[in-house]
Amino acid sequence: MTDSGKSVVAQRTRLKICGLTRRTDIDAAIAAGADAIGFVLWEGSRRAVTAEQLARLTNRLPPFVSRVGLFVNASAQQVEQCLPWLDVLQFHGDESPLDCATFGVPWFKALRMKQGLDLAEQVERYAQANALLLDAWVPDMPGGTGQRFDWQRIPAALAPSIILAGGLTADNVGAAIHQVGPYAVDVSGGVESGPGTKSVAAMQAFANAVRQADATRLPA
Ligand SMILES: O=C(O)c1ccccc1NCC(=O)[C@H](O)[C@H](O)COP(=O)(O)O
Repeated sequence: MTDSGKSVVAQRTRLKICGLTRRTDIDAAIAAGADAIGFVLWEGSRRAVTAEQLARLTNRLPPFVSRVGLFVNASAQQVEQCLPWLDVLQFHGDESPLDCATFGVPWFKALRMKQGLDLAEQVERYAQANALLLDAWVPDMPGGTGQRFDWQRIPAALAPSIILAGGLTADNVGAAIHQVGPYAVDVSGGVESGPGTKSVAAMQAFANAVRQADATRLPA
């Protein structure tokens, strides 16, 4: 129950599978139950795709799956050329709230949980975001690190609105869901057989672990 006495209905945990580069992997991610699929539009990533590849990869996808474009300090032109094939924008660089909001589509900001980060200040700064993604901090790696951060650093009041990322796997995502209770979980490296190459079995195992965690967390 909230302070206002309103009951808070725990929501099922949404799932984003990120860093997709092949149509076969996309189809498998959707079949596994991904609510969102992520494409890295930053050429410094081993999972990078171009706008032209994004157009081909997202051609005639089934409905009800959000297409997320990931950017790191991209120019407005670089983002705009991808908009026809995206539903949500994810920013991993030094983008200001105005930079993020300027495109008029839903967006979320990645906050890398460096020691000493003033999380409350960042939450206030990006208050207009549709969500915040909390990720590990690794020098010179804006995302996709395969590293966890201490989930206990996430304030309980913030947890139901965040997307939890960083080093998640089928083996630890259940504990993450039970400990944090995030709105969504986001995975890239933990479901790969190689850089940018997803494992169908690993995606299925990860999605099953999310459902299993919810089954033991949510009211029947
Ligand atoms: O995945 C990347 O290579 C990447 C590169 C630059 C910016 C963001 C990137 N990924 C963002 C994501 O949303 C990842 O899914 C997230 O960082 C978690 O990655 P992982 O720890 O490998 O699960």
